[in-house]
Amino acid sequence: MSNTDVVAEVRAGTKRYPGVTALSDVDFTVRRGEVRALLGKNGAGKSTLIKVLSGAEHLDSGEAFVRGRPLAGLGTRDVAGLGVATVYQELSLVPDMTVAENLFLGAWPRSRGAIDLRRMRAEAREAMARIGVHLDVDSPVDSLGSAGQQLVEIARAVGQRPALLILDEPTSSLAAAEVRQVIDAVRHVAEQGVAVIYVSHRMDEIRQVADTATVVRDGRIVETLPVGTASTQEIVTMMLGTAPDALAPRARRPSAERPVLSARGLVSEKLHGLDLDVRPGEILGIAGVLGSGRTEALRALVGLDRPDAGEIRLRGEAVRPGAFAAMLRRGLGITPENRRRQGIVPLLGVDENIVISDLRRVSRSGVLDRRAVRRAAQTLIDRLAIKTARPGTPIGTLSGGNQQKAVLARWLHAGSDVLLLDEPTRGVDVEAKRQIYHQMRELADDGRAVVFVSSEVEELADICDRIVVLRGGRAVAELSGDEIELNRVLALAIAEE
Ligand SMILES: Nc1ncnc2c1ncn2[C@@H]1O[C@H](COP(=O)(O)OP(=O)(O)OP(=O)(O)O)[C@@H](O)[C@H]1O
Repeated sequence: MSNTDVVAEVRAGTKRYPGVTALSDVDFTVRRGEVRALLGKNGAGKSTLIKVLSGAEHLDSGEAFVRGRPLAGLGTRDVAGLGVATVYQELSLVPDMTVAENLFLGAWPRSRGAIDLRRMRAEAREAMARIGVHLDVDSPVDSLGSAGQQLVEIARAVGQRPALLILDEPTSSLAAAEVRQVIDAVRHVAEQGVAVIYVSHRMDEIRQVADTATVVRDGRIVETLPVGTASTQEIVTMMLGTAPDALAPRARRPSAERPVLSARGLVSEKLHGLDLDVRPGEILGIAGVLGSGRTEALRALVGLDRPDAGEIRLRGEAVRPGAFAAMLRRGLGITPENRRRQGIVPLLGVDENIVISDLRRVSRSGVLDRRAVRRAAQTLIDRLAIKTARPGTPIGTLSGGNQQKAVLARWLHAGSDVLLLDEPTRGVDVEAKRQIYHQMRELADDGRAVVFVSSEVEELADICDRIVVLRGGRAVAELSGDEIELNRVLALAIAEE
């Protein structure tokens, strides 16, 4: 391949943040039509590399180029002008605007000065079709769920006709069928000669979508190789620097305890008569395809949403629907699906984000005890191996996976005895995933109830004691112990009504 095929390049790139070297003497090249996977643990430097190539960060030393132009001194707009389109992990759509409005945000098609709605909708349908997806372009994106929203983000980026398309974990919240759509779209885009950089923690998906993979560890490039030439085990070992630990704990028998939390006949826009029992001492998995009501079930259970009908009982007592704060006081903890929007306070320290769930534990006579805060936080930082320069580092500067672990640490600090985890391993690397699974198991062994919502059926099948499958806003099947089998759960989740 000739050098004219090189779309983006970093030469001897180094980038430091206070206390960490995020990129260290990195050489990186990506060419036309190539889909390059970027692999590495949480905090390895993947996002930093992406930010450098999109103009959001600048190297301390070394050089970065896009289509031969040095990026020094250029901002994100200039770099976008050179043909780089980036879809970040955290979505950037305007929730109550429609798909069409979001696709052309700020650049709506106009006729004689006025926004031309007809043209906008027609162009929106065309843009979605370009990535092979059919969505109602008049729906507010808020109503789409994370998969639909992710596809809108991708369509918007592809609509800029980029030379380099950067996707930061585009599928981390999607179920298998939707992942397929994204993969097909990306392959299609690459065939038009676009270079793609694709960050993901899912190895099976990398194998389907990528031609080559670059493994990053501690800010350095370990290796770049064709994906077909190494086994998953070999790649994971490169990522970790050592062979991975033993597998996650296996499923056990279901708990025979009386339910600590139960729902009967919940009805809302997405729930159609949901019954559910959560028992102490078990990990209960909630499986279901996109739109099955997974997230809505969880939100209703903890009181974040108020269902139109139905009953929720906590330790046998009926609770007022929608009373989120009261539920938290009574021992519930939740890690939300969208941690940016609902989970963290970006400017506060990691320590403060952790202890915020129960300040009494770290106060004396009603006054916050700084040393107790540090101590309590440090214990959990160590236990979950959260990678942060200091306990007081603003949590917003941590890598995505480490933020996720800190949200879990918060509920461990609060001593919550019913934990509802919505996609807790989203964006989390293999090692951190295992740590989270082990924590969940410890919590269950400790007599607490853990509810685990995930779009990755594999992980549910691996670690849950019981799995409830949702379809169309109802629990349609329940499996426990030996009945839990990957293919069975998948089949139940996708069965036709
Ligand atoms: N703005 C910032 N200020 C301080 N430190 C930062 C900042 N951004 C990133 N870092 C640090 O740089 C290192 C690399 O982070 P980066 O976000 O590139 O990791 P990553 O590989 O993308 O991880 P993940 O898979 O968790 O998203 C981490 O130690 C992170 O805490």
